[in-house]
Amino acid sequence: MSDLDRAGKRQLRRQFLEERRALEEAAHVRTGEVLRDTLRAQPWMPAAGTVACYWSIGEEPDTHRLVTALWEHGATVLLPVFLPGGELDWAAYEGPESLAEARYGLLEPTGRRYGVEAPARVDLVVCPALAVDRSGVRLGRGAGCYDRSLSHKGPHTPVVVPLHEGELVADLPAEEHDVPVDAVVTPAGLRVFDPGSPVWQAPPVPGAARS
Ligand SMILES: Nc1nc2c(c(=O)[nH]1)N(C=O)[C@@H](CNc1ccc(C(=O)N[C@@H](CCC(=O)O)C(=O)O)cc1)CN2
Ligand SMILES: Nc1ncnc2c1ncn2[C@@H]1O[C@H](COP(=O)(O)OP(=O)(O)OP(=O)(O)O)[C@@H](O)[C@H]1O
Repeated sequence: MSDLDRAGKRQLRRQFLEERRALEEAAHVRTGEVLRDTLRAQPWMPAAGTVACYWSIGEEPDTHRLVTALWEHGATVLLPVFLPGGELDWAAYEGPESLAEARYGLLEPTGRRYGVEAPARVDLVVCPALAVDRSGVRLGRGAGCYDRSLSHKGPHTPVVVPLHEGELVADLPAEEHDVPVDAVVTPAGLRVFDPGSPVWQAPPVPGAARS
Protein backbone atom coordinates (compact mmCIF):
# COMPACT_ATOMS: atom_id res chain seq x y z
CA MET A 1 0.00 0.00 0.00
CA SER A 2 1.41 3.42 -0.99
CA ASP A 3 2.03 6.31 1.41
CA LEU A 4 -0.83 8.10 -0.32
CA ASP A 5 -3.24 5.23 0.39
CA ARG A 6 -2.05 5.08 3.98
CA ALA A 7 -2.66 8.80 4.41
CA GLY A 8 -6.11 8.31 2.85
CA LYS A 9 -6.95 5.62 5.42
CA ARG A 10 -5.78 7.87 8.25
CA GLN A 11 -7.97 10.66 6.93
CA LEU A 12 -10.96 8.30 6.72
CA ARG A 13 -10.42 7.19 10.32
CA ARG A 14 -10.32 10.82 11.47
CA GLN A 15 -13.52 11.57 9.60
CA PHE A 16 -15.46 8.61 11.04
CA LEU A 17 -14.18 9.33 14.57
CA GLU A 18 -15.31 12.93 14.26
CA GLU A 19 -18.77 11.88 13.14
CA ARG A 20 -18.98 9.48 16.10
CA ARG A 21 -18.21 12.30 18.50
CA ALA A 22 -21.14 14.27 17.13
CA LEU A 23 -23.65 11.47 17.89
CA GLU A 24 -26.22 11.71 20.65
CA GLU A 25 -26.19 9.25 23.54
CA ALA A 26 -29.50 7.84 22.28
CA ALA A 27 -27.80 6.61 19.10
CA HIS A 28 -25.37 4.45 21.10
CA VAL A 29 -28.16 2.99 23.17
CA ARG A 30 -30.31 2.27 20.13
CA THR A 31 -27.50 0.45 18.30
CA GLY A 32 -26.77 -1.51 21.47
CA GLU A 33 -30.37 -2.61 21.83
CA VAL A 34 -30.69 -3.61 18.19
CA LEU A 35 -27.37 -5.49 18.40
CA ARG A 36 -28.46 -7.43 21.46
CA ASP A 37 -31.91 -8.24 20.09
CA THR A 38 -30.67 -9.14 16.60
CA LEU A 39 -28.02 -11.56 17.79
CA ARG A 40 -30.20 -13.11 20.46
CA ALA A 41 -32.83 -13.79 17.78
CA GLN A 42 -30.44 -15.94 15.73
CA PRO A 43 -31.66 -19.54 15.95
CA TRP A 44 -28.16 -20.85 16.60
CA MET A 45 -27.46 -18.39 19.38
CA PRO A 46 -28.48 -20.70 22.25
CA ALA A 47 -25.86 -23.16 20.98
CA ALA A 48 -23.18 -20.50 20.72
CA GLY A 49 -21.16 -21.47 23.77
CA THR A 50 -18.34 -18.99 23.26
CA VAL A 51 -18.53 -15.53 21.71
CA ALA A 52 -15.59 -13.19 21.22
CA CYS A 53 -16.87 -9.65 21.73
CA TYR A 54 -15.38 -6.38 23.06
CA TRP A 55 -16.37 -3.97 25.81
CA SER A 56 -17.32 -0.73 24.01
CA ILE A 57 -15.89 2.57 25.19
CA GLY A 58 -16.53 6.22 24.37
CA GLU A 59 -18.46 6.77 21.18
CA GLU A 60 -18.44 3.16 20.02
CA PRO A 61 -21.83 1.51 19.49
CA ASP A 62 -22.82 0.01 22.82
CA THR A 63 -21.91 -3.67 23.32
CA HIS A 64 -22.56 -3.80 27.08
CA ARG A 65 -26.17 -4.85 26.61
CA LEU A 66 -25.16 -7.72 24.32
CA VAL A 67 -22.30 -8.91 26.55
CA THR A 68 -24.54 -8.82 29.62
CA ALA A 69 -27.40 -10.64 27.89
CA LEU A 70 -25.14 -13.41 26.54
CA TRP A 71 -23.36 -13.81 29.87
CA GLU A 72 -26.63 -13.98 31.80
CA HIS A 73 -27.75 -16.60 29.29
CA GLY A 74 -24.74 -18.76 30.18
CA ALA A 75 -22.49 -18.12 27.18
CA THR A 76 -18.76 -17.63 27.64
CA VAL A 77 -18.07 -14.10 26.42
CA LEU A 78 -14.40 -13.44 25.70
CA LEU A 79 -13.17 -9.85 25.70
CA PRO A 80 -9.82 -8.63 24.32
CA VAL A 81 -6.75 -7.72 26.32
CA PHE A 82 -4.55 -5.38 24.26
CA LEU A 83 -0.97 -6.67 24.62
CA PRO A 84 2.00 -4.27 24.39
CA GLY A 85 3.09 -5.75 21.04
CA GLY A 86 -0.34 -5.00 19.55
CA GLU A 87 -1.68 -8.57 19.68
CA LEU A 88 -4.92 -9.42 21.44
CA ASP A 89 -5.18 -11.91 24.29
CA TRP A 90 -8.61 -12.90 25.59
CA ALA A 91 -10.31 -13.42 28.96
CA ALA A 92 -13.91 -14.12 29.96
CA TYR A 93 -16.42 -11.52 31.13
CA GLU A 94 -17.54 -12.52 34.63
CA GLY A 95 -19.72 -9.53 35.52
CA PRO A 96 -18.88 -5.83 35.92
CA GLU A 97 -16.40 -6.55 38.72
CA SER A 98 -14.27 -8.60 36.33
CA LEU A 99 -13.25 -5.53 34.29
CA ALA A 100 -10.42 -3.13 35.06
CA GLU A 101 -9.20 0.10 33.48
CA ALA A 102 -6.40 -0.34 30.98
CA ARG A 103 -4.50 1.74 28.42
CA TYR A 104 -6.36 4.13 26.10
CA GLY A 105 -9.41 4.23 28.36
CA LEU A 106 -10.17 0.58 27.65
CA LEU A 107 -11.90 -1.64 30.21
CA GLU A 108 -10.41 -5.11 30.06
CA PRO A 109 -11.18 -8.44 31.71
CA THR A 110 -8.88 -9.48 34.55
CA GLY A 111 -9.52 -13.23 34.62
CA ARG A 112 -7.37 -16.03 33.32
CA ARG A 113 -6.06 -15.55 29.81
CA TYR A 114 -7.22 -17.82 26.98
CA GLY A 115 -4.29 -17.00 24.66
CA VAL A 116 -3.99 -15.10 21.36
CA GLU A 117 -5.31 -18.08 19.44
CA ALA A 118 -8.59 -18.17 21.36
CA PRO A 119 -10.57 -16.96 18.28
CA ALA A 120 -9.87 -20.39 16.77
CA ARG A 121 -12.30 -21.82 19.31
CA VAL A 122 -15.20 -19.36 19.33
CA ASP A 123 -18.62 -19.66 17.68
CA LEU A 124 -19.00 -15.99 16.75
CA VAL A 125 -16.83 -12.87 16.66
CA VAL A 126 -18.33 -9.45 17.34
CA CYS A 127 -15.63 -7.11 16.11
CA PRO A 128 -15.20 -3.32 16.35
CA ALA A 129 -14.75 -1.06 13.32
CA LEU A 130 -15.11 2.59 12.41
CA ALA A 131 -16.79 1.64 9.14
CA VAL A 132 -17.48 -1.35 6.88
CA ASP A 133 -18.13 -1.35 3.14
CA ARG A 134 -20.66 -3.33 1.14
CA SER A 135 -18.24 -6.12 0.40
CA GLY A 136 -17.38 -6.60 4.09
CA VAL A 137 -14.07 -4.71 4.19
CA ARG A 138 -13.61 -3.11 7.61
CA LEU A 139 -11.75 -0.01 8.70
CA GLY A 140 -10.35 -0.46 12.22
CA ARG A 141 -8.42 1.85 14.50
CA GLY A 142 -5.28 1.11 12.53
CA ALA A 143 -3.28 -0.92 15.02
CA GLY A 144 -3.92 -4.06 12.97
CA CYS A 145 -4.69 -6.05 16.11
CA TYR A 146 -8.06 -7.27 14.89
CA ASP A 147 -6.68 -8.24 11.51
CA ARG A 148 -4.09 -10.34 13.30
CA SER A 149 -6.61 -11.76 15.74
CA LEU A 150 -9.20 -12.62 13.07
CA SER A 151 -6.52 -14.52 11.18
CA HIS A 152 -6.65 -17.09 14.01
CA LYS A 153 -10.37 -17.80 13.65
CA GLY A 154 -11.85 -20.71 11.74
CA PRO A 155 -12.77 -19.96 8.09
CA HIS A 156 -16.49 -20.36 8.77
CA THR A 157 -16.71 -18.57 12.10
CA PRO A 158 -19.05 -15.62 11.44
CA VAL A 159 -17.89 -12.08 12.14
CA VAL A 160 -20.38 -9.29 12.80
CA VAL A 161 -19.62 -5.59 13.35
CA PRO A 162 -21.89 -3.17 15.24
CA LEU A 163 -22.05 0.20 13.49
CA HIS A 164 -23.77 3.52 13.90
CA GLU A 165 -25.93 4.78 11.09
CA GLY A 166 -23.80 6.10 8.21
CA GLU A 167 -20.86 3.79 8.94
CA LEU A 168 -21.87 1.19 6.37
CA VAL A 169 -20.38 2.78 3.27
CA ALA A 170 -20.06 1.99 -0.42
CA ASP A 171 -16.34 1.47 -0.61
CA LEU A 172 -13.25 1.32 1.62
CA PRO A 173 -9.61 0.74 0.68
CA ALA A 174 -8.88 -2.99 1.02
CA GLU A 175 -5.55 -4.62 1.83
CA GLU A 176 -4.32 -8.16 1.47
CA HIS A 177 -4.35 -8.86 5.23
CA ASP A 178 -7.94 -7.62 5.69
CA VAL A 179 -10.27 -10.35 6.90
CA PRO A 180 -13.75 -9.60 5.49
CA VAL A 181 -16.69 -9.51 7.86
CA ASP A 182 -19.96 -11.34 7.24
CA ALA A 183 -22.50 -8.90 8.57
CA VAL A 184 -23.08 -5.59 10.29
CA VAL A 185 -25.76 -4.49 12.72
CA THR A 186 -26.84 -0.87 12.47
CA PRO A 187 -29.85 0.79 14.13
CA ALA A 188 -31.72 -0.30 10.98
CA GLY A 189 -31.03 -3.96 11.77
CA LEU A 190 -28.92 -6.78 10.39
CA ARG A 191 -27.20 -6.53 7.03
CA VAL A 192 -25.60 -9.73 5.70
CA PHE A 193 -23.13 -9.42 2.80
CA ASP A 194 -23.60 -12.90 1.34
CA PRO A 195 -27.30 -13.10 0.46
CA GLY A 196 -27.06 -16.89 0.23
CA SER A 197 -25.54 -17.26 3.68
CA PRO A 198 -27.26 -20.02 5.64
CA VAL A 199 -25.97 -18.57 8.90
CA TRP A 200 -28.06 -15.48 9.46
CA GLN A 201 -31.78 -14.94 9.97
CA ALA A 202 -33.53 -11.63 9.45
CA PRO A 203 -34.18 -10.30 12.93
CA PRO A 204 -37.53 -9.40 14.41
CA VAL A 205 -36.37 -5.94 15.45
CA PRO A 206 -39.38 -3.89 16.48
CA GLY A 207 -39.56 -0.52 14.81
CA ALA A 208 -36.46 -1.04 12.70
CA ALA A 209 -36.93 -0.38 9.00
CA ARG A 210 -34.35 -2.60 7.38
CA SER A 211 -32.13 -0.98 4.74
N1 LIG B 1 -13.74 -1.25 23.03
C1 LIG B 1 -12.72 -1.61 22.28
N2 LIG B 1 -11.84 -2.48 22.75
C2 LIG B 1 -10.78 -2.84 21.98
C3 LIG B 1 -10.60 -2.32 20.68
C4 LIG B 1 -11.58 -1.40 20.20
O1 LIG B 1 -11.53 -0.89 19.07
N3 LIG B 1 -12.61 -1.09 21.02
N4 LIG B 1 -9.51 -2.72 19.94
C5 LIG B 1 -9.45 -2.64 18.56
O2 LIG B 1 -8.44 -2.71 17.93
C6 LIG B 1 -8.35 -3.26 20.65
C7 LIG B 1 -7.56 -2.13 21.26
N5 LIG B 1 -6.97 -1.34 20.26
C8 LIG B 1 -6.74 0.02 20.35
C9 LIG B 1 -5.95 0.61 19.41
C10 LIG B 1 -5.69 1.96 19.48
C11 LIG B 1 -6.24 2.73 20.49
C12 LIG B 1 -6.02 4.18 20.59
O3 LIG B 1 -6.73 4.89 21.30
N6 LIG B 1 -5.06 4.72 19.94
C13 LIG B 1 -4.82 6.16 19.97
C14 LIG B 1 -3.41 6.44 19.66
C15 LIG B 1 -2.53 5.66 20.56
C16 LIG B 1 -1.14 6.08 20.53
O4 LIG B 1 -0.80 6.96 21.33
O5 LIG B 1 -0.41 5.52 19.71
C17 LIG B 1 -5.72 6.84 19.01
O6 LIG B 1 -6.23 6.16 18.07
O7 LIG B 1 -5.94 8.05 19.18
C18 LIG B 1 -7.04 2.12 21.42
C19 LIG B 1 -7.29 0.78 21.34
C20 LIG B 1 -8.82 -4.22 21.70
N7 LIG B 1 -9.87 -3.69 22.51
N1 LIG C 1 -2.19 -10.60 10.06
C1 LIG C 1 -1.32 -9.60 10.31
N2 LIG C 1 -0.08 -9.88 10.78
C2 LIG C 1 0.79 -8.89 11.03
N3 LIG C 1 0.54 -7.58 10.84
C3 LIG C 1 -0.65 -7.23 10.39
C4 LIG C 1 -1.65 -8.22 10.10
N4 LIG C 1 -2.73 -7.60 9.67
C5 LIG C 1 -2.45 -6.27 9.68
N5 LIG C 1 -1.19 -6.05 10.11
C6 LIG C 1 -0.56 -4.72 10.21
O1 LIG C 1 -1.33 -3.83 10.99
C7 LIG C 1 -1.29 -2.50 10.47
C8 LIG C 1 -2.64 -1.85 10.43
O2 LIG C 1 -3.51 -2.53 9.53
P1 LIG C 1 -4.89 -1.87 9.07
O3 LIG C 1 -4.66 -0.48 8.60
O4 LIG C 1 -5.58 -2.81 8.13
O5 LIG C 1 -5.63 -1.83 10.47
P2 LIG C 1 -7.19 -1.85 10.77
O6 LIG C 1 -7.85 -3.03 10.17
O7 LIG C 1 -7.74 -0.52 10.39
O8 LIG C 1 -7.12 -1.94 12.36
P3 LIG C 1 -7.52 -3.13 13.38
O9 LIG C 1 -7.25 -4.45 12.74
O10 LIG C 1 -6.67 -2.85 14.57
O11 LIG C 1 -8.95 -2.93 13.68
C9 LIG C 1 -0.66 -2.60 9.10
O12 LIG C 1 0.59 -1.98 9.15
C10 LIG C 1 -0.53 -4.08 8.84
O13 LIG C 1 0.66 -4.38 8.18
